[in-house]
Amino acid sequence: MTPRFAEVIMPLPIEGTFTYSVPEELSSIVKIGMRVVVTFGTHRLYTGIIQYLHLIPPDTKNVKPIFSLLDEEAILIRPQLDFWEWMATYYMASLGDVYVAALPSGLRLENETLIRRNPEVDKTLSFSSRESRIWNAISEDRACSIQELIKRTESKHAVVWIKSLMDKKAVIVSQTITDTYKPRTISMVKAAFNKDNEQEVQTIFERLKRAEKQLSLLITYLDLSQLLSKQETKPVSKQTLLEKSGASVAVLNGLVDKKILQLYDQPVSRLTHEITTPLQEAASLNLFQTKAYQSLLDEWKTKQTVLLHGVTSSGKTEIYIHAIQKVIALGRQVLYLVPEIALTTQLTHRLARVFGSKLGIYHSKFNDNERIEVWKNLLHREGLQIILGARSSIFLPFHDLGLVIIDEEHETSYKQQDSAPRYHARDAAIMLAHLHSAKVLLGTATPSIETYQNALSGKYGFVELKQRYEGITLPRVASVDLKEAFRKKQTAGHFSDTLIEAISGALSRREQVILFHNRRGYAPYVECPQCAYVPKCKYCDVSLTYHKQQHKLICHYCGFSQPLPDRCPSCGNNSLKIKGLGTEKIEDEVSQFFPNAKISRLDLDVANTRKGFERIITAFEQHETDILIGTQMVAKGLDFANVSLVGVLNADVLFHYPDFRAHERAFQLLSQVSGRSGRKGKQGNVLIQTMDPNHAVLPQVIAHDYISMFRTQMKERYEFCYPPYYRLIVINLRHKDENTVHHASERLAKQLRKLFSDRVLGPEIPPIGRLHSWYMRTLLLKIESNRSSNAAKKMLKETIAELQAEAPFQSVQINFDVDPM
Ligand SMILES: Nc1ncnc2c1ncn2[C@@H]1O[C@H](COP(=O)(O)OP(=O)(O)OP(=O)(O)O)[C@@H](O)[C@H]1O
Ligand SMILES: [Zn+2]
Repeated sequence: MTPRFAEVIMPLPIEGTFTYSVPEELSSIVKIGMRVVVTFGTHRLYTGIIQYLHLIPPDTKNVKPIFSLLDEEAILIRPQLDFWEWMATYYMASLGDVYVAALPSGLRLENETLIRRNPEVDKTLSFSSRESRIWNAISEDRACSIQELIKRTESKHAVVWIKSLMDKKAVIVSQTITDTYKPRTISMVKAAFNKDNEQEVQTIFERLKRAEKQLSLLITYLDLSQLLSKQETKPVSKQTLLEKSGASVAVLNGLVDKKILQLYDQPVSRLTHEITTPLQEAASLNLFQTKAYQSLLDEWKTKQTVLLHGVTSSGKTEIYIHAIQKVIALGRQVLYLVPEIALTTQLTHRLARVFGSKLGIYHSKFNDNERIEVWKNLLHREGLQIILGARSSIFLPFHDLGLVIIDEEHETSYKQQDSAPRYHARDAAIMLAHLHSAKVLLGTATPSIETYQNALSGKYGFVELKQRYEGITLPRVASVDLKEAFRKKQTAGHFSDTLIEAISGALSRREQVILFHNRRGYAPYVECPQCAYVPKCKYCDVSLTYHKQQHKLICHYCGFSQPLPDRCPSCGNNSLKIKGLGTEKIEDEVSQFFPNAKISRLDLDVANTRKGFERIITAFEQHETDILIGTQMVAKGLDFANVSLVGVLNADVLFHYPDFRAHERAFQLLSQVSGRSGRKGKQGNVLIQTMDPNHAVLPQVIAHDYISMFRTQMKERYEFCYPPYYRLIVINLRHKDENTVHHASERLAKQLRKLFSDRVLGPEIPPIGRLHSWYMRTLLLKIESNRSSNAAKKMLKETIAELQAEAPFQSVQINFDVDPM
């Protein structure tokens, strides 16, 4: 079939795909999954993606043609496009939203499409004056972006004339992967003389007689390269040569100038993580692990998805490794998801030891080039078989997934919160596995309520592992009553004497300590002691957080920052008081109490780069630091051998979270952070400071009693109509004018109640009622789990379309959060 039309996905938050005609000259090469340049709206150019090709003319008369193809081959494959469609439908987002979330930005340079002169342009062509203006604006030797051309010609309609130049084949539109993607190279050294010509070699040595340093460098080179021996010549990098010879760059350049040595660039892959040691066998499993592994394989015979509920440090990772080996031996692929980038550091080492270059890493702290390299490798099946990554790796071009591992499946950071599609990577990955007929392994010590329920009901397979690997008892957990400690004056700063003593004890035995507090910055807010004024963000309804190092007040929602004012802006009082507690302040206090201890901090502020994480984690691993202070980043999955004490500074922050999951999350977080203690050698200790020692979750954490937490929670969820009994959909409305959003939300609630009656809650002003200068309202829709949510979603969309057909509400922005966390 010669396709005549293409359905194109645009990188825009608009429903559906758009039909373009396929020009004749492209019809034989165009393929599904290729990127194309198309115009949309008033002459803007975009990079679209072909979802499918067909012969059916659309209803509209003027179908626009595809301008050009950006790829010689598809960059997306069928399972991905199916996955996109599922995601858009389920999470009530547009295909364009999914497209934007899925592709590394290097592959979607909308409006940065590059134009260059065609070097083979027909010299006899004549241009109109407008075309000439564009032509002249394009640099002779360099491609330039459409934005640049619009600026240079000062013409908004530049695109039209670019198009006519394209028709005349005077310019080329390009944006292939290789255009934006630059391979990494290293500088290599080779001989510039003929090694087989003895005479020539002789002369060179003569010439260098008085250039001692150059001679010695040349000899080092000959040695490293084995050039004059009978063996095969080895490649020598510039860096190695300089290191081994101790010579300076100037000496090397001298030899290059004399045309004795020569430099050249060699492309190298960014994917090879340094594998210094030879590959090792996977660790053999102990008795309990072997049993668990066997039941895992058994469960997979009948179930797609299996929950592995194994206590902290039971060796779940080792079981994953065995499962991975089995799958890759069949030639299939594995996706290993972790909730937090911090976790990839340790895991990369553990996995690379066994899997070497079959392992690829993928997450948002990798730059675009590195991500594109992983993408291409998978697309062309160039050798990667296992991807370890954060949530965005579900979008990679897998050809044949055999297994998806979701580590710490309970983690809420699997949920994409900020922008559409608001997907849950665990749930989406289960769907992805389904499309590939792959098995799924959900691993955790503290399952989410939903997952545990699915395991109990038989929807998922279920495997338990109750012993720590070395048979060490789970840590002793105790709570410390802060209120009482303050009353009895048994505190220093934010530390109870009990915690301080425990820390000194651990340090004196040369053991390490983790201190956990779920708030970064120095102090959550500052307040005027005279008038109680609290500085707030200009754009959001939140108080600003004080960061001491930068001496600034920062909004954790939009990043707005301002210097700490000298006096109260409201009453003029000449000091503002710092209130509450953040990780930075804890670090301050700890270093006062333990001046000899080496302390480091792991939170978003210090660890916002890949190297940042690695440095801090490795230093702690190697016991270069004694005390690690951190937010929830330290709570999950990290494996340190020498930690004997975990201190929780203030558990109340977790208890008073305004959310139906607060209790579940507090249990998970406290159990997880406790699990970092006493993993090797002997039983560890955990101290949890709280103002509320009678909180119901504490006895459950202390007794490591997951089941009782699960039971109390299920009862509450049932009573108050929450998941897993009900599915939730949050409808967010926002507008720059508060009145408009208020009326729109009231109106929508009324319409929806006609359809869903009391399953609709709200409208409400969310806890942060204004964000980035937008006023917000939310509605909540609860649907019984045993009912079709598809039908409900459809009705919901129709109702909203009706609302937005009314003039005053057209500009209200509405989005959805399906299964909010
Ligand atoms: N079979 C084994 N052979 C050798 N070492 C093992 C084995 N099983 C576990 N270990 C070691 O025990 C420690 C804990 O194992 P692992 O990190 O896999 O536990 P986990 O269950 O994933 O813990 P968490 O839930 O806390 O992340 C690790 O240092 C691991 O190397
Ligand atoms: Zn803000």
